[in-house]
Amino acid sequence: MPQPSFQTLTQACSAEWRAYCQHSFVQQLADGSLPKESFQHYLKQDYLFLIHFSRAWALAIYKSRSLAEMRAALDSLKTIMDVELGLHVGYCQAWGIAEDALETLPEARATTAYTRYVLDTGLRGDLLDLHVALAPCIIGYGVIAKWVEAQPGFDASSNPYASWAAMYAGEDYQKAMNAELTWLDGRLAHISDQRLAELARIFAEASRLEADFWQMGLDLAA
Ligand SMILES: Cc1ncc(C[n+]2csc(CCO)c2C)c(N)n1
Repeated sequence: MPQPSFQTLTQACSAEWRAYCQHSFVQQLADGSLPKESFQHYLKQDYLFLIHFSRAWALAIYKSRSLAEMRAALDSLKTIMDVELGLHVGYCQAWGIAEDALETLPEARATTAYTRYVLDTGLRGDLLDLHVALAPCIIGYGVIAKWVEAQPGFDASSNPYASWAAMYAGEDYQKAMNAELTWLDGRLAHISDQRLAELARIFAEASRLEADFWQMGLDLAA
């Protein structure tokens, strides 16, 4: 058998991975038919998601076994808190969502489920468990944005969600995603079959919870 890699995880969980990456939210986003209210609901919950995502990177510092790993996790934490959260607030404003509405937002169940699953997986496991729980988020969005832009029904000049896809399909994000892929491939290369099975379960569960996050947007679910 070849060495396990990130691709081994997507192959082991191909149904969950595809259900997430090609969810009807994503398909409607690609052809521009996604209701604006669904996208706004998603954006609001994504603000809460990003806060817990920051906590997950803080946990990654704690779970690190070397200074180099601690510094890498700190860099990710600082990027999310100092850059991405601010950009998200600005993006929400452009979609008519005021900052004070974000601060008093009730957390939807799908947001709670996904973010706490990631944090619990990191708490009970090691740094690799935590990264695998975060992989559908970090790698999935890069894959999804490229998929969206490649759809025959996608028209960047008229699609209201084109800027969302451009952000994750752009060079900066694709570079960050590839760095995470390289990190994961390095860690996965030498693990046992039993460890691979454990990690595949985590990857499948996190992908399923990401798909539920899209569904929450479509359903405007609380
Ligand atoms: C539900 C949900 N899942 C994934 C992302 C994507 N994402 C969140 S933070 C970040 C940067 C990684 O360093 C990326 C790609 C999202 N926004 N919302």
